[in-house]
Amino acid sequence: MKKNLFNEDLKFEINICDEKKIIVKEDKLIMAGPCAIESYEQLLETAKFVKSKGANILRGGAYKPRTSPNSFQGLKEEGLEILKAVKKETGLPVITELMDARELDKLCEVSDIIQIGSRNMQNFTLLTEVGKQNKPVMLKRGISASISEWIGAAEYIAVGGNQKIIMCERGIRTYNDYTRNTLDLAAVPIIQKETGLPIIVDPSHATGVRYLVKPMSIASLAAGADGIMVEVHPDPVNALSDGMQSLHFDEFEDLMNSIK
Ligand SMILES: O=C[C@H](O)[C@H](O)COP(=O)(O)O
Ligand SMILES: C=C(OP(=O)(O)O)C(=O)O
Repeated sequence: MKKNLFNEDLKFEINICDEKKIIVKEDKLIMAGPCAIESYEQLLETAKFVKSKGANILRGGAYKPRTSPNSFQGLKEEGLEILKAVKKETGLPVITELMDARELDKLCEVSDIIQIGSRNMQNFTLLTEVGKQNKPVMLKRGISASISEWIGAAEYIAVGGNQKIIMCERGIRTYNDYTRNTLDLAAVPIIQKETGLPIIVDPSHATGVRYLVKPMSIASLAAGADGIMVEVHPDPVNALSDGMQSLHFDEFEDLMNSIK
């Protein structure tokens, strides 16, 4: 018996600029792109490539939550402009992270899905604001969040009227020292059973290690995930963030071939 706000198998559409709509729950969501938007050329090259291999949503951070204030913080508004231009050029719908409610209007003009990152999973003010929008929200699991806390965060969005929520399992912190986080795959069927919400997996942040992204993507889809979010970069070694977990183009192609 569910003890939360969600009682149906939630299905909704994501508008694509110039192509067919994605029906969330029917189509597999393949979100791919760089961790951070670094330049128009970098994003366009990546977008064209991932689209040609079957990605249906482009990811890219304009506002970056970083552990250190000395790390690259994202191109911010300029990043949103680049995202808008690349979306127009490629026809791919886009997802980007909202870190501050003051950026909501600007971000909503461009982004087809609002990403709430793990660090803000329990930022209740932010959750309440996105709950007032008529736009899909992807809610990443907090770094140390229990499943109950994560569902509670989703309810904060839903009580405002927005039930277009995609959950994203991105690994949680444990004592394991071989991966950046520990991928909790049981969360996939649990979220589906308890909420009926779609759930995707981010194997890039869950592992932090490039060679683990493919096996964990396959495992996520085998566990029933509604999609994956994968970081891809034209030159991961020189990426301004998360290079170690970003796939080279040929690795993304190999991954897509293996999940077809
Ligand atoms: O995807 C992005 C995050 O901004 C990134 O993983 C943060 O990494 P950091 O905490 O090492 O800066
Ligand atoms: C910051 C990100 O991930 P997370 O919130 O899972 O750390 C991201 O996907 O850009």
